[in-house]
Amino acid sequence: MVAKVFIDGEVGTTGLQIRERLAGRRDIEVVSISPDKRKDLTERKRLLNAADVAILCLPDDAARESVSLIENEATRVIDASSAHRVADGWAYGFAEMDGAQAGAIAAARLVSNPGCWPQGMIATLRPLIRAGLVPADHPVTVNGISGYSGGGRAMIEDYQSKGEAASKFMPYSLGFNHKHLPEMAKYAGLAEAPLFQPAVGNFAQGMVVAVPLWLGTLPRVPKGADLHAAIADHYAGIAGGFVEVAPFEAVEKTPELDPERLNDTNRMRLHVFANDARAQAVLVAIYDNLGKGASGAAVQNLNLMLGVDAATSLAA
Ligand SMILES: NC(=O)C1=CN([C@@H]2O[C@H](COP(=O)(O)OP(=O)(O)OC[C@H]3O[C@@H](n4cnc5c(N)ncnc54)[C@H](OP(=O)(O)O)[C@@H]3O)[C@@H](O)[C@H]2O)C=CC1
Ligand SMILES: CC(=O)N[C@@H](CCC(=O)OP(=O)(O)O)C(=O)O
Repeated sequence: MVAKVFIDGEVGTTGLQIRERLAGRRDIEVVSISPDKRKDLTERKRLLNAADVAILCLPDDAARESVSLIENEATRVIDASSAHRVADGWAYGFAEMDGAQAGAIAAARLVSNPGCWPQGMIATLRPLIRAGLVPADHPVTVNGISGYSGGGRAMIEDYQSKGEAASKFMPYSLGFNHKHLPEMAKYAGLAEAPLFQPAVGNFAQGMVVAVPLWLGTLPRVPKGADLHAAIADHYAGIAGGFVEVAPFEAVEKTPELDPERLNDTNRMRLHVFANDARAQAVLVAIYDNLGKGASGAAVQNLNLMLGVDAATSLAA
């Protein structure tokens, strides 16, 4: 069977990349909206209801509107926006977060694609909380840097118009109320939202997310190797996943942590750095905000929902 896929918001940053990733797929027909009608409610409603899977690559309000337009109960939805990330009735589209999550996504009608920042934080911290190494009420800090495509078309145009004059490193969300906080707390398994302080850099795509930990404030004061073992064990148990764990090396020498390293892939690479004598560690995730952080994850989830085998989904 050829699945009909409609990407609402197909000319935006995320939508375009999904289209590119689906090009050449013979099991999928991407149904396009005519450019002059891409914000026309009647036409969007028609295409949403005619789709086997609708992928929403829209601002939050427009994504909510799309969902309200769907009357066909056979239409399944992947929402790339942050409108439904912690909503009841939606499966969270981070397939590697638990052994059962890929199955939950495969069976779901409504899937919320994860936020780009939350995925790296959840990927590193959740296994430690589940293993009891970090308590759920631990005060957590998250920081990192993202390419400017994370801000969508408007931020891309802004950075590209400034060129070399654009800020190389611009901290933001300094009111500490980023829209990702509820999602981070819920899926990492934290009782309270973390202190999240991101930055954007003058490069198009790719990101590094870091979670520093004072090991002396944790129960039983774990060693860096204990943190690494818990994270590595978790991902070793996830078949067909796209999250990999770098070997643990408690060394002074810093490896190359280039945010652009995994661009144009759906991979995420996790590192644990530690100095046991100082009882300090940092968990790091590297991935493409438009890959595993958005479009790659959306295609991975689409493959799961369509029951496409792991070999094909590896091309996500
Ligand atoms: N960029 C990223 O790294 C990530 C993005 N996301 C999320 O994915 C969603 C899309 O983001 P992104 O692709 O970056 O954003 P863009 O701004 O690049 O694209 C959004 C697209 O939606 C269109 N649009 C806006 N309103 C409507 C409407 N009412 N009906 C139809 N189309 C509409 C826009 O058109 P126009 O420009 O003409 O208004 C634009 O083409 C957002 O919710 C974002 O938060 C999630 C993870 C990462
Ligand atoms: C660099 C930048 O501005 N990034 C965006 C997040 C990217 C994104 O679109 O977030 P979602 O995954 O939740 O949709 C931000 O911090 O708001």
